[in-house]
Amino acid sequence: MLPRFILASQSPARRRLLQQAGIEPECMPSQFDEDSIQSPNPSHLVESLAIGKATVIAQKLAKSSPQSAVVLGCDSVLAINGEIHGKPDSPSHAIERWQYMRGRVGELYTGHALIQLLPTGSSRQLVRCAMTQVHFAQPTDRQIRAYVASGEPLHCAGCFALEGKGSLFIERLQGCHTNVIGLSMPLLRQMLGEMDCDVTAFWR
Ligand SMILES: Nc1nc2c(ncn2[C@@H]2O[C@H](COP(=O)(O)OP(=O)(O)OP(=O)(O)O)[C@@H](O)[C@H]2O)c(=O)[nH]1
Repeated sequence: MLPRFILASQSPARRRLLQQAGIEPECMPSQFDEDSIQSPNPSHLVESLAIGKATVIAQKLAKSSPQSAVVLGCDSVLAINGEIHGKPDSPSHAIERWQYMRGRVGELYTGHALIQLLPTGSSRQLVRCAMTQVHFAQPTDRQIRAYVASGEPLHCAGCFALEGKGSLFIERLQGCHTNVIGLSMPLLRQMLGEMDCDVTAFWR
């Protein structure tokens, strides 16, 4: 019997990363109020938001019959020159963000929270953060306007989609690339291992 893998996220990018790695998650967006947690420390912020999202779903599941399942919550932000950014508020905000980011180096933080529900009704949890340095290219204002007009950056914490048109404007990364997209796959493997779960157990 395959253990259930619950993704407490609406992110299509996170779901795609799991599916491409052979894990078919049950997606249960948490609707967690991300404005309810503020912190000047990006790793603390994303870890707190990630566990907040996972806990909402784990508590819902715990009310039903005991089962074995893992619940994964994530949150990503971009920190650049001491400022923390989530998804852009508007196209004009995205243009401003890119005019500031170009030529600079940012840090993309993703918090990962895993809650393991056991058939005995007990649970255990792990929270980890991964950071990837992002070296931005120097697109022209016209290129920035065209990229924002494509709509792609509007749903992304870093204001770009690494695997999309945004790849044209990222010079290089230092660290895990899937972490930038929203979920560090090697960190997920390590966290499952710490919970005595072999990630291959989720392969159909
Ligand atoms: N496709 C893509 N999405 C990215 C990239 N970088 C960040 N994102 C997305 O930006 C979003 C960051 O916002 P979050 O608040 O962490 O997550 P969310 O989209 O609100 O979804 P929830 O997990 O339900 O809160 C996530 O959906 C990430 O997958 C990228 O390079 N590519």
